[in-house]
Amino acid sequence: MALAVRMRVPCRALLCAGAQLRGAALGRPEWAAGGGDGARRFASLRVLVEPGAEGRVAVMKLKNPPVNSLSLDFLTEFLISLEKLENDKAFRGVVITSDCPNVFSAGLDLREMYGRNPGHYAEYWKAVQELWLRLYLSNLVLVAAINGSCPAGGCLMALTSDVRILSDSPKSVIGLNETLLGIVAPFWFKDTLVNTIGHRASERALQLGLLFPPAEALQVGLVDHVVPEDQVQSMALSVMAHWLAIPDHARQLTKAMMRKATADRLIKQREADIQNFVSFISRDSIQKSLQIYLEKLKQKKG
Ligand SMILES: CCCCC/C=C\C/C=C\CCC/C=C/C(=O)SCCNC(=O)CCNC(=O)[C@H](O)C(C)(C)COP(=O)(O)OP(=O)(O)OC[C@H]1O[C@@H](n2cnc3c(N)ncnc32)[C@H](O)[C@@H]1OP(=O)(O)O
Repeated sequence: MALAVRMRVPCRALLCAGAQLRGAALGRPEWAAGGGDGARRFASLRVLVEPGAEGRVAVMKLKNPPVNSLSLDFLTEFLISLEKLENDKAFRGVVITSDCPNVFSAGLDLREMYGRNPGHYAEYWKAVQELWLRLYLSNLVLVAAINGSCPAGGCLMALTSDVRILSDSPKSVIGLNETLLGIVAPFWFKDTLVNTIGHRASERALQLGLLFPPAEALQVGLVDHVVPEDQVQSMALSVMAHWLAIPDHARQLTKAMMRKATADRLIKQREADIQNFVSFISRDSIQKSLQIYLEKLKQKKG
């Protein structure tokens, strides 16, 4: 039954090609024997996968220090790990969290979008699209345990999950802040936000590039729970148990029904979306904005 409802994104070639091309360099994740309850774990360089509760849940820990920026290599590694979990019938749910202190993910890696050539921008954007499609259409129950700052692409990742738990900390801000960088969230980022918090709240959040602190994120519906920092993972596992009480086939069909139209909008125009990104990001004015933003990040330290 699970096979019958498994959603397929018609773009597996990218992941496979990416895996083949990059696998050796990245240290391909390998399954290894785990706990006696049939749970398994595997390790890759920057995505730690550990068994969670009852061996049916995996915990994916993002470990790309210092801030889990989504570089091309990191994205590829994440996608390989996710594919393994999707294909392993032992797992029904995944908690996604961060192994970097105070940061869930700093979003897309600005160094992949600044000072590179059009071919690189196209390759990078394809991987970003793939990440979104894979997560958004995942058959697994996905719970984001957001234990730190979660801007832009980090927020997009969290938004693809079925449930979001945010740590109650001043550092844990979340939102699509692209306009603050002088760039624009693409339509599928926007659609994902609208599907979560509604049109008017999204319009305001996107135009102002709002990064919501925990109480406001909860109020607007961007996250489902705010808990003390040390309870984020336990809360995620407890919420997961609730979702796993629902028969997979019914939940998966319902998820597909809710999300397919949004995903199809991108699937139908992936190539045009890539060209749009390449021409936008290559503009001198946009490159200048990114340069200024990167300098500000550096100055903040000094
Ligand atoms: C109608 C027309 C439509 C056209 C649309 C078409 C196409 C769309 C075009 C573009 C869409 C792009 C979408 C982009 C999405 C993104 O995700 S952009 C990234 C946004 N991210 C951020 O704004 C976060 C920036 N980072 C921070 O705010 C902080 O780093 C922090 C996450 C709060 C953590 O703070 P802290 O712990 O203090 O760490 P530092 O700031 O000191 O940072 C440590 C080092 O990490 C570097 N860094 C930080 N973020 C990034 C990043 N996103 N990418 C790469 N590098 C990053 C930072 O510079 C430090 O580096 P050094 O140690 O100084 O070398």
